[in-house]
Amino acid sequence: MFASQGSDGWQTSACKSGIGLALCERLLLQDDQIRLCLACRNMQRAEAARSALLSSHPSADVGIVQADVGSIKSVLQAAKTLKERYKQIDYLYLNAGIMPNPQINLKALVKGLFSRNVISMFASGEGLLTQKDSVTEDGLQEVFETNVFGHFILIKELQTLLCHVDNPSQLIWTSSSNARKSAFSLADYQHRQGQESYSSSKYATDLLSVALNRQYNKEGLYSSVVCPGLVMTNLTYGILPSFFWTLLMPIMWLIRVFTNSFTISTYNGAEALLWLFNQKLESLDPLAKYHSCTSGLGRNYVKPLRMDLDDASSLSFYGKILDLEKQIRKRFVPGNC
Ligand SMILES: NC(=O)C1=CN([C@@H]2O[C@H](COP(=O)(O)OP(=O)(O)OC[C@H]3O[C@@H](n4cnc5c(N)ncnc54)[C@H](OP(=O)(O)O)[C@@H]3O)[C@@H](O)[C@H]2O)C=CC1
Ligand SMILES: CC(C)CCC[C@@H](C)[C@H]1CC[C@H]2C3=C(CC[C@]12C)[C@@]1(C)CCC(=O)[C@@H](C)[C@@H]1CC3
Repeated sequence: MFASQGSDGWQTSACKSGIGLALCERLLLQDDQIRLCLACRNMQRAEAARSALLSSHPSADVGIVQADVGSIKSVLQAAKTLKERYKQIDYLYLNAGIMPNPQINLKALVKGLFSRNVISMFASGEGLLTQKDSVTEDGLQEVFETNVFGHFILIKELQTLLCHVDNPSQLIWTSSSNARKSAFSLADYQHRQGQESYSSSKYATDLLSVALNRQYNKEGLYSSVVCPGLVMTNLTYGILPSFFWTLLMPIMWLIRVFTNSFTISTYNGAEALLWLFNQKLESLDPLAKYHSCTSGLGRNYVKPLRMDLDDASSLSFYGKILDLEKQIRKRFVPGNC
């Protein structure tokens, strides 16, 4: 999902369910004069989300655009449409993300329950999940293309709408506390080999955000990463069926007392995304991940935590992703590299 503010008003682009939709609702609750644009792969669902937002905020300006971040062709087309439609984008929320075929490692879960790291295990899901990734029509790993590279190409395509020194814009990546250095390898940054493509892609997001700040702050573009916490959405219903999560709810409320990262509802999960919208860009820490948290008593707040990365590795990854961009552009825009 994407968000921005246009020179002729606020403009946001988001998705049709989950944390993205909750963010749109919260943004409109705060200011229904904001201009939103929802970028979604499925136009029927986009229309449904737009109708839902307009039913509670009839005077809102909510646009939609077709964009599948798992397809370079679709991203290029979406960027073209957006450039025809808007003069400036102020907030771009990069929300779309997938975790295909997740499997729970029950052995690690049981072992973790009796370890000293039980709280951090629940907060990050570290070592508890594996995924089965696939290759897209573009020849890229699906999780990498959807969670990272498709967004990156969109940013590059929208550079003229995003980079304004006098009126800076913001990129907001939906990362995760599941992002893990040990799941990521520079030599295999698409994660072709392993079974933790989600962790790897979210770590790649963190690296990329740091590099984008180094690259674009002087041009008036700032990048931040958030973790919405554990939220009940289609993504988590892919891990366990919704009725199972409902049965687990009393245990989850109990765990929330200890971690504050079980935000559970999409409203709570959107806390850090909304908070970032209201901050002065220059005051943000490029090396922090902003976590949505909910206390045992249900109070929402935002906790910035330093990310487990450094400038050198973020720049090395940036170099790799620029090389990949060149290769892809050669294929999609012959004569342009
Ligand atoms: N739920 C959680 O506990 C957590 C979620 N996150 C992250 O939050 C983000 C939102 O996820 P969440 O709301 O939970 O899950 P949902 O599955 O509800 O939302 C994911 C959104 O991404 C969209 N999407 C997926 N693939 C593509 C694509 N190829 N092109 C365009 N849009 C796409 C989906 O669209 P469609 O409706 O068409 O499928 C959907 O709107 C993700 O990046 C996720 O990794 C991070 C930490 C925790
Ligand atoms: C709550 C229970 C009694 C048992 C549930 C066990 C696991 C299925 C969950 C425990 C921590 C969860 C978790 C995630 C998925 C489900 C768990 C592993 C995420 C990895 C989901 C996606 C994210 O981005 C992370 C922020 C989540 C971290 C916690």
